[in-house]
Amino acid sequence: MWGTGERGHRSDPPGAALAVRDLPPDICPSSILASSGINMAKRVSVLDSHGVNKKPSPSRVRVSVRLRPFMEKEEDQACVRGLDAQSLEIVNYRNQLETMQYHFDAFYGEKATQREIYTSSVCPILPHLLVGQNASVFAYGPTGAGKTHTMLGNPQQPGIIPRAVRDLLQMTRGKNGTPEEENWTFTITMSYVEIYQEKVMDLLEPKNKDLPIREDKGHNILIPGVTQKTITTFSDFDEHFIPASQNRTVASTKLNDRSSRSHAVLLIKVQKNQQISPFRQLTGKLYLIDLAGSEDNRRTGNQGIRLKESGAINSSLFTLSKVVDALNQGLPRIPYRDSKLTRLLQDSLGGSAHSVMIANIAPEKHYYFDTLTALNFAAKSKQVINKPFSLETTQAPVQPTMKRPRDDLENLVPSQHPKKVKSELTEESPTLSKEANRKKLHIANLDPAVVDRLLKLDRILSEKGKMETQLLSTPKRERMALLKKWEESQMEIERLKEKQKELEEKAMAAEARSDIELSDSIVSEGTFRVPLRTRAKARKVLRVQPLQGESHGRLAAEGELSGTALGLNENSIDAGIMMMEKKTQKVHDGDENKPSWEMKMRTDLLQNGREQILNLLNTGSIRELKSLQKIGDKKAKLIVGWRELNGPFTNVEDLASMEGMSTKQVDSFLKANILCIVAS
Ligand SMILES: Nc1ncnc2c1ncn2[C@@H]1O[C@H](COP(=O)(O)OP(=O)(O)OP(=O)(O)O)[C@@H](O)[C@H]1O
Repeated sequence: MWGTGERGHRSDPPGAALAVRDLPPDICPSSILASSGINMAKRVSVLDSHGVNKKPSPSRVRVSVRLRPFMEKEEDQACVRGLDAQSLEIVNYRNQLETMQYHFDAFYGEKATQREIYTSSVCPILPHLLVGQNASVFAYGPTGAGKTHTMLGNPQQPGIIPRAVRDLLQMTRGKNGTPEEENWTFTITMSYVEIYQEKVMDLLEPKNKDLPIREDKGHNILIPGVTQKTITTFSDFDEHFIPASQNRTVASTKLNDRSSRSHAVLLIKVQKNQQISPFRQLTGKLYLIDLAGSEDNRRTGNQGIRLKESGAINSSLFTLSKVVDALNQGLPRIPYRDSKLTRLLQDSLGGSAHSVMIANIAPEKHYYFDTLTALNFAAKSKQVINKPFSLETTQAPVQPTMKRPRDDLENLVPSQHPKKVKSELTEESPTLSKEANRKKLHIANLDPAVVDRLLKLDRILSEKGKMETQLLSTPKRERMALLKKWEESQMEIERLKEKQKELEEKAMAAEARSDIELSDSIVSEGTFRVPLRTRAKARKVLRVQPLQGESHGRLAAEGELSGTALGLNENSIDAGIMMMEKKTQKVHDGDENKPSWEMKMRTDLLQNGREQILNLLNTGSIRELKSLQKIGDKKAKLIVGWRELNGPFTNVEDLASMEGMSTKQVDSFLKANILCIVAS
């Protein structure tokens, strides 16, 4: 056994205050550290310790080991010591003349500072979040070895969590100003859960107990119903995180005064939205995980509830080790689902994340076997290969969308499924003119607003019974015919625009004339009353709305496709204007919050539709829910999960409190379904 370096000290309870604001910013290296190293322990003679093989491997779990300072008096009884910045050795308990050497991506000795660990092991993975990739950092090790200290720290020595959050906030703030990020905005949200006795508890909202863990089609792991808080400053984070940390289950054991009795998982989501077409959206998730410590209950003296907790902790850590083994052996079945912890870590281990594991170990002799187990586990984890990818979707633009039933506009957007869109939309048609083919070839690059219009047209045609099939899933000939019609309607829109311009000019001329008359009347009557009233009247005629948007969509939806067929002339445009004015009037009567499409509907139809939808939401099976517009397998499952957790929906708008459903999406869901009910 060896002597130690400096003596450690017990510090303030973690989470008391994070005080990271006052620190100088950390310097994040620009790229991930060079990869290296063999994975398993190498048995060497104490007299003959050599270097180790180096083999580069791009996306594996990066493993660092941190040795905490001595906390107890037996300073001369250390069983482990560092060799260099990446290696350490531990006494071989079978033969005191031998040591076992381990090599990792980084080794931090007793004197290593929180800052050092953060800047070299964690900072390099943060930039991946800004390009829609996932990352995770987890602290592993026996109880009392310093996991919470590493992840959370204390006000004097803040750990990885406060430093990473502060830097992410700073990185996204800085980015908005740079020319290449000019048209992007960033949103950062946080969720914080603990896994206590195989139950996922929401630390931000303790009444959310035993939340489900789900996987979406893209293999992203989600916790439906978990609280998400948007944070824009570090104070926002503090405000949510500190009380939530106090909700975490800790208890005093023989080995640690404040032992974590659960795995704590902080999720920071970085969402990057493009403000201009094609409205790309990138989402990167950062998991910061403080695992509960493995416990040898002969030493902890745990009994009763502590023993039960310890059983759950050890069993989930055992599953974690089975998962790592299965990944390393390339087994077809990886037992992620055998524990909540591994299920949650699924996209961090062997999944899509850039992962960093910090194995915390203690130097004291009586930790020997715990240390050995932790080192062997850490060495195994180093062989796990992750496959990082960017999660990118495209948002529909601000206009309300009318999607084709059972289809998702996202699936039509080139950036997400370029191959699919290409094969669907770019075939040459011998039956169309070169010009039409040229236009058609460009559909893959169309603005989502145009795709939206195509879908509207699609719906109008199918509603009118002019065709059986629909635009974006039809055989080639029908598609060509539809595209031709679409082009014709585009030309008609152009003609109508011209007409509109003419009308505006006429109206302006009329207003100019009336202005002259008005000034005459001011002079003659000596009062402003009459002229003001007259002016208001003249303005009314001037409120001509762009035909391409609201009025055209509405008039077309009322049954006519082309401009000629619409029979639009000056009078009908005037009639349209009058109708719009009526509508404006209605808005002023107190319906400001209603979306415009609702105001166009009869109240009884609307009410009836809402009731039907609500009923299905509250009683429908997954299959029945999937019959709703815009509800696929994933959303149907989320709805069932939400129901189980929160009871029945009180109104359709409650859907917005589900993971992945914005108010805008709920509105569009409601609209699609009500229109469908009305049409049926
Ligand atoms: N590097 C360090 N420097 C100074 N003190 C440390 C260090 N690492 C840990 N400690 C102290 O050791 C004690 C135990 O650490 P900590 O609570 O972080 O362990 P843990 O691994 O999280 O334990 P558990 O699994 O039981 O929760 C704490 O008082 C902590 O402040």
